[in-house]
Amino acid sequence: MTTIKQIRENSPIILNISNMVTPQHVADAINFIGASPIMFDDIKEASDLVNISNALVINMGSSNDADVEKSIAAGKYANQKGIPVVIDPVAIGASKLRQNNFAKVAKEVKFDGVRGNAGELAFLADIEWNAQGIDAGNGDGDLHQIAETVAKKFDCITLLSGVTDVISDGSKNVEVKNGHHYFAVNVGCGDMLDGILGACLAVDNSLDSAVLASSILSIAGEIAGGITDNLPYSFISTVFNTLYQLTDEEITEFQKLG
Ligand SMILES: Nc1ncnc2c1ncn2[C@@H]1O[C@H](COP(=O)(O)OP(=O)(O)O)[C@@H](O)[C@H]1O
Ligand SMILES: Cc1ncsc1CCOP(=O)(O)O
Ligand SMILES: [Mg+2]
Repeated sequence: MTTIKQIRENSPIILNISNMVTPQHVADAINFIGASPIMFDDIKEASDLVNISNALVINMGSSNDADVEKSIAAGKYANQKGIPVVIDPVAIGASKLRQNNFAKVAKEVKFDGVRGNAGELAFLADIEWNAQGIDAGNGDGDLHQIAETVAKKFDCITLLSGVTDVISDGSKNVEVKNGHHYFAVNVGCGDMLDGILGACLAVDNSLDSAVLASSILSIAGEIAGGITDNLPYSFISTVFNTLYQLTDEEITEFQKLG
């Protein structure tokens, strides 16, 4: 069983190809749980940076041609080195460009983890859903079927986030029922989860580690929600403080699996 203590002991380096909106949130989330984030812009660095890293996280939230090239270069080095690659197909249903960019990366790079909300993963699963830009939107598709289909399609672990997170390796599904409604109000929480997933898979590339990633953020939110003034901006700063202090004992105490 992977633990947050292992993350702090190993302090894995998580290499990120970020979107233009949330890199600070992502770097903080990774650092506050005890891993070590690094972001980069220039493709010429890809090989050196993969060489020092323990996982690669690709967020496609504002992806352009240069990002796609960078993602393919870093992703191929990561595959060769054998470190986990996590991808987030942010708002993939919203434009043809996002769909083409994702397809270009998926053609060249093997993913270990795909992390997205129900709208994004339903698109990849080819299941009907009304996504709402970067947000999950509404649909009546079966979340287990969506997570499972994407896991099988890319032969990877999927982490479908929402009120309940569903984690799947294509044959086994686990639900994490923790969380807080203010996650949905703050922009960047899904991206933070991408980084946390990278850190957990870096320690151990397994379904259990993805369940830990989901639990870490959802439980930090549940604890934070209990100790703030019940306003969304203070909630998110308390989430960061809680991530810094979160223990495996608290995870065991709060975790609601299904
Ligand atoms: N309404 C909600 N209630 C509880 N937890 C939520 C809710 N919405 C999102 N979360 C949590 O917020 C985090 C980010 O997920 P999500 O908002 O689905 O990602 P994204 O920002 O990519 O849409 C996850 O840990 C998820 O469990
Ligand atoms: C607003 C926005 N636009 C492009 S990426 C992005 C951030 C998405 O972050 P998250 O999906 O984690 O809320
Ligand atoms: Mg998102």
